[in-house]
Amino acid sequence: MPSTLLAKPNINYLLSSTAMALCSAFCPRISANFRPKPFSSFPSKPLLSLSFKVFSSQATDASSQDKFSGRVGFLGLGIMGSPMAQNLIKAGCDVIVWNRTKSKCDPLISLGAKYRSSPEEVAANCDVTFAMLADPESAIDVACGKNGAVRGMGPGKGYVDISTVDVATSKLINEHIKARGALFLEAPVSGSKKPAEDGQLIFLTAGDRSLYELVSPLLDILGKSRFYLGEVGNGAAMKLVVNMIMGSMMASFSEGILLSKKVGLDPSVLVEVVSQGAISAPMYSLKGPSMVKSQYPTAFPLKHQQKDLRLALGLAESVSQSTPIAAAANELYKVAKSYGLSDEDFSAVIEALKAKSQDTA
Ligand SMILES: NC(=O)C1=CN([C@@H]2O[C@H](COP(=O)(O)OP(=O)(O)OC[C@H]3O[C@@H](n4cnc5c(N)ncnc54)[C@H](OP(=O)(O)O)[C@@H]3O)[C@@H](O)[C@H]2O)C=CC1
Ligand SMILES: O=CC(=O)O
Repeated sequence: MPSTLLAKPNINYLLSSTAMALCSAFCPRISANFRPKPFSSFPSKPLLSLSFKVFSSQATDASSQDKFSGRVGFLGLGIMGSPMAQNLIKAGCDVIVWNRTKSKCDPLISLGAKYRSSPEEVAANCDVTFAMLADPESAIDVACGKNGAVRGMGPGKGYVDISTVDVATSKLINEHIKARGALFLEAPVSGSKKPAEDGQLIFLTAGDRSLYELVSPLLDILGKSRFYLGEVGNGAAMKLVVNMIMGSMMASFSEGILLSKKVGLDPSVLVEVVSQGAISAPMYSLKGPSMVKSQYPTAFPLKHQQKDLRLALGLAESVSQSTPIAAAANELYKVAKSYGLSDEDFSAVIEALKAKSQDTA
């Protein structure tokens, strides 16, 4: 670990008094009325852990927590948003949810969340509102559209957009939030469904530093590390670069699996060999065995990976950076989408290559 990174021990205790102290740190103003919950209702993260949370050099511990009441809004309850909202509720936060498809709110309401019927109403009733939406269009619509969150914002409130969007979208939402006198933080995440469930996401934040510090205790419930990257747009750009690499890696891995099989090798052995060498990656070890069996249980939908490649190519274009590998990968994901694989996991991109081989056989 570079010396500029601070390692923060994740030390918790099973005693309810300490659990209460932890919750009061995360959700300050609700602590006055907070009664310790049974241990089983706290997050599934181990309470006494040998692991360390890593914070970037730019990070500071929350210094102005008492400015917010701890009422948290959550907009967008898809694959990622649902477990994230759930973890906030389980940590004792007072959460208000909204989702376009209302039925996805029901499990969270059962856990204690309140429901409001529009993003505007959520924002109006919360101090901090998180948004986890599919793409730039939905992020703009939910924030700036009719009954959008912006209309419920005002001085003393904060909006944290966790969706993966492009720089222009993030800046646009920032402008609308700022026009209401509120604070804005972009905070896209690296990490998929399981890290979201386990509170092990990596936050790539940028925007209002004071909001970053204020919501850091909440980010620490949801994630294992957080980076503060400066001005709005830097978080979006970092996320797109990371996902551009990821999309190309998956396309290349798919080619390797298929080539190994065609030359008579066992692709399962290839996955094992890769896992032991310098090119090993958790993604390959996690997805490889099911890809070999042509199974693609959705954690990160293929349509979102293609969206991220498209946006990353736009980012590269904006600075005249050549990205031929990512451009080729993007074409492959587009083919996969045309085969109806949009809602499968992005590892299903291998199916596009299988089909291409048949075309040329
Ligand atoms: N899944 C993953 O592994 C990761 C995803 N991400 C990013 O996080 C974001 C969310 O991903 P994920 O949860 O997987 O996606 P999902 O497709 O599961 O969820 C998308 C969410 O956006 C909502 N939505 C879509 N279109 C609209 C619209 N027009 N108006 C209002 N709401 C809308 C959906 O509502 P409804 O339920 O009504 O459809 C749903 O709540 C994306 O930007 C993705 O790229 C980032 C890291 C990992
Ligand atoms: O955006 C997807 C991820 O796994 O990170």
